[in-house]
Amino acid sequence: MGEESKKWVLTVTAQTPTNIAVIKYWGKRDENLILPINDSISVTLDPEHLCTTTSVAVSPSFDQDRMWLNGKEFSLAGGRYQRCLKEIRSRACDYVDEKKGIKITKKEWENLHVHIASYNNFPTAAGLASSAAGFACLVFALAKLMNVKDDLGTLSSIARQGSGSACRSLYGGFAKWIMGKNDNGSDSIAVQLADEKHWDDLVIVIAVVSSRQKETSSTTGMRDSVETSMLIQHRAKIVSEVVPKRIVEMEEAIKNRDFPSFSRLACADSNQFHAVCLDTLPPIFYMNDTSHRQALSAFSPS
Ligand SMILES: Nc1ncnc2c1ncn2[C@@H]1O[C@H](COP(=O)(O)OP(=O)(O)OP(=O)(O)O)[C@@H](O)[C@H]1O
Ligand SMILES: C[C@@](O)(CCOP(=O)(O)OP(=O)(O)O)CC(=O)O
Repeated sequence: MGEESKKWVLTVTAQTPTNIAVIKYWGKRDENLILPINDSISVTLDPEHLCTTTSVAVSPSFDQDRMWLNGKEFSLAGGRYQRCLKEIRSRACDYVDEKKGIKITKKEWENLHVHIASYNNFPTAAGLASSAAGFACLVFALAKLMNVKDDLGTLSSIARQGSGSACRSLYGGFAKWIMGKNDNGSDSIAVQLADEKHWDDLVIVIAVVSSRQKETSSTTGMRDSVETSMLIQHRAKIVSEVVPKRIVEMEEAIKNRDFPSFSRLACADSNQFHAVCLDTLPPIFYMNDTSHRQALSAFSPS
């Protein structure tokens, strides 16, 4: 390849908000494909608040895939990043920019390397779903760069393989991650329940009570819960009807903008998630004294 042809760089930037689960995902039935043991529902925040901004660039002069997270080089060696890159590359389509004289065939994408720079405007790995915004943004930006034509459902199943909760962040408004039944994960995708305009007087307040990195990551925590908690079995089992029933009720509450039912279900589900964490060996404590006080005051307004 001549030096001239090595000079071009193509860049795409995307911004993706984080999402807060109101019916929680906690527990996997397949760790590699990231397949959950129950459906979940979330609200996606407005992009101007908690969000990730990711730029992805491709150039023939790049000799390896590299990533920078919040300004520091970050290894892409982990299986989750490799799976997302592989899935997107396998769906890349021919790209032509006549003006710049750039032509990339489907086959050529396989041998081109990418550079990724990502920033979270909120604490990373602190319990505010940075992995959700991060992987959703990465997958969306890579798909745009590589001219992937698949729909958002397919992109959600790729983002899911980066971090489960990420599949829901590809949609604004309210999203549901359908757990699916297939062993290969093909039916484990997210769908939009209602768009961001549907309930525009619903205000979400995020109070950051600690920016410290969590002591137990979600991945490790939910693995321990699946292995040791009896309560998680009760929560997720179809026969127990705890989560399956709440999913139906929550969809109804969102559809009808029924705040009393919405808040009752979200609080009950969050409390049960924290109860599962306590029921795990070793126990996991995601709430601190401040968050306990906040939770109590929500139930006793002065
Ligand atoms: N912008 C980003 N781009 C790509 N990956 C990211 C980004 N931000 C975070 N991550 C990945 O997500 C990991 C943090 O995920 P983790 O689930 O532990 O925390 P969290 O998502 O912030 O909290 P929680 O899942 O409890 O809401 C980081 O270590 C990194 O691997
Ligand atoms: C409590 C949660 O926020 C857990 C999120 O877990 P992750 O999606 O971060 O876990 P991995 O799939 O292992 O990456 C609940 C939720 O978002 O539904």
